[in-house]
Amino acid sequence: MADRITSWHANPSKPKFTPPPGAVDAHCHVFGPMAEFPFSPKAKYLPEDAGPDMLFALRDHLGFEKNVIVQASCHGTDNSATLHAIAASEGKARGVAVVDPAISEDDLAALHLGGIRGIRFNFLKRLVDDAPKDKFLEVASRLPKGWHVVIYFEADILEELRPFMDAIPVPIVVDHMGRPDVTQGPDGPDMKAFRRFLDSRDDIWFKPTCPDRLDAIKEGGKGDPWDNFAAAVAPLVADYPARCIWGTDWPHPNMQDEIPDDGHLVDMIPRIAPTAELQQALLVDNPHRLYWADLSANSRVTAG
Ligand SMILES: O=C(O)/C=C(\CC(=O)C(=O)O)C(=O)O
Repeated sequence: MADRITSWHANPSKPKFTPPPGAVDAHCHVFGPMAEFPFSPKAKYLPEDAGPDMLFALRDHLGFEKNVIVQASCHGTDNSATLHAIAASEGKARGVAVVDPAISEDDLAALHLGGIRGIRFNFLKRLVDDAPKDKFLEVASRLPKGWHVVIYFEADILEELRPFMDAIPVPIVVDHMGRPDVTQGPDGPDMKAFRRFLDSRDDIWFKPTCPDRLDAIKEGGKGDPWDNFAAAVAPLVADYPARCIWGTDWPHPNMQDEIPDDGHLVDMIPRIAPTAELQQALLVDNPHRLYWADLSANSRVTAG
């Protein structure tokens, strides 16, 4: 395995935008620390340590109150580092796990107790060796009450994944909107296909996140301040305000060649969610519905 990589900004700026009280950074990760939580032998990248202390310091610096920690592929299906970070957060973090689809009911219940509220299916070939759809559907059918599935895919396989995603029996949250080509603009084929998908069910959510990835110079985009991203994504947030959640994506796995300034990422929020109502939905109400719902109530998690 190659040298360990650093993909995050050493000194992120203070954002100009102030998130509302209760704001959640609903897409971020932890790496290790490796001495305590070794990376998977199948990991496709080997990062430097980016543990909970660093994540919570960034949370405070950016003006957020809570985190949703998504298990990164470099930790495989061993969720110990994510669970450790959630436990260290004193109730201010919940998580999304990656599991072996053969996981037992008892182990799923233990993840629930540890603050996990969903599982992630990753379809990016550069990150995982295989993504068995039949096994994913089987485990999705026996998740604890109130859980959802997070799916990470690229726009070119959206149609191919439709029969699989249509069969998922719980709410779906799509990472980074399924990585549309934002240089096509708000009415380009990728955004149109994604809107058709959103319109097919009322319980599909999305993350209007990662301008740094989707509008990267190395991908043919404009780079910071990511104007293509703002233009393509703002109409989507305006049209589906009850179905989106936002996150930094810190520590930005694999972005070492174009490391984003987290303060600038936060300053994208008012460009894609320009009103106080949209910001409240995106940053507070929506992530709380998904991750801090009262599951004792007789409720199913649906987008409004
Ligand atoms: O975390 C992200 O949002 C994106 C990633 C990394 C990742 O998903 C993982 O390692 O599991 C990527 O595109 O390299």
